[in-house]
Amino acid sequence: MAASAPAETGGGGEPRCRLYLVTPPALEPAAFAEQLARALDAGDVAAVQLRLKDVEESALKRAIDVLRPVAQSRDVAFLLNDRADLAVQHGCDGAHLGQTDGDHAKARKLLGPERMLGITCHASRHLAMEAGEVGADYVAFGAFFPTATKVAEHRAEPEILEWWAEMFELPSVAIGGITAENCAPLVRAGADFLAVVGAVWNHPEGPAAGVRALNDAIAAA
Ligand SMILES: Cc1ncc(COP(=O)(O)OP(=O)(O)O)c(N)n1
Ligand SMILES: Cc1ncsc1CCOP(=O)(O)O
Ligand SMILES: [Mg+2]
Repeated sequence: MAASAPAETGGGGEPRCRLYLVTPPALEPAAFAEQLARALDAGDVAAVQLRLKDVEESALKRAIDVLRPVAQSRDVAFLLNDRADLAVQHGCDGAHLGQTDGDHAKARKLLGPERMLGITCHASRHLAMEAGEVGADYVAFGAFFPTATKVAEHRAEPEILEWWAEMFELPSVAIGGITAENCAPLVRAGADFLAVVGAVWNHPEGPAAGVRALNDAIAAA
């Protein structure tokens, strides 16, 4: 996922783990665009996922059109949750699909080689290997911790990140209840990206402070 150079890197000059922001469950695009800009300007963020469930398609399209340039103008990848078709039609850098979000192979074709496909794999090695076979650009595991953002039916342990990193080159994303305080074991286990909602958007000192806290925690892990 493209983005500006992070402050801290692993031994080889490559960042060993980066932040992946997922939007809050409800937002007003114009007001949120300002919050998003402040968050992205606060530190290193590799990607933003627009995740709006249960909104009219017209509202979703408007949110894409308002928020996509905020991310892309900062060289941050902009992905759309659940909808590969709209991701293509509206110039997103990719789509994130769950296990019940349609045919992954069809989505891969639709997205083409230039756009990213991320796939939810819960806590399943089998689903992750299937995602790899279908051509996913990353596999997402979770939830690692209790989360107030989504009713998460699966619980993952850091060992799955370790196993994945040992076996495969394909990047992994960790998600679910991740905060600056609890993220270290996931970073050490080899997660390539930490996807967060609450830890940034509900940070008591605001989203910019949330990004800085996570950047610092990743660097210190
Ligand atoms: C990075 C990332 N990982 C997992 C999810 C969850 O996707 P899904 O299982 O389809 O659930 P919804 O987010 O659609 O409710 C995600 N969105 N992003
Ligand atoms: C979308 C999603 N998928 C699994 S947990 C989750 C929510 C993550 O949000 P938070 O970082 O607030 O726990
Ligand atoms: Mg989904």
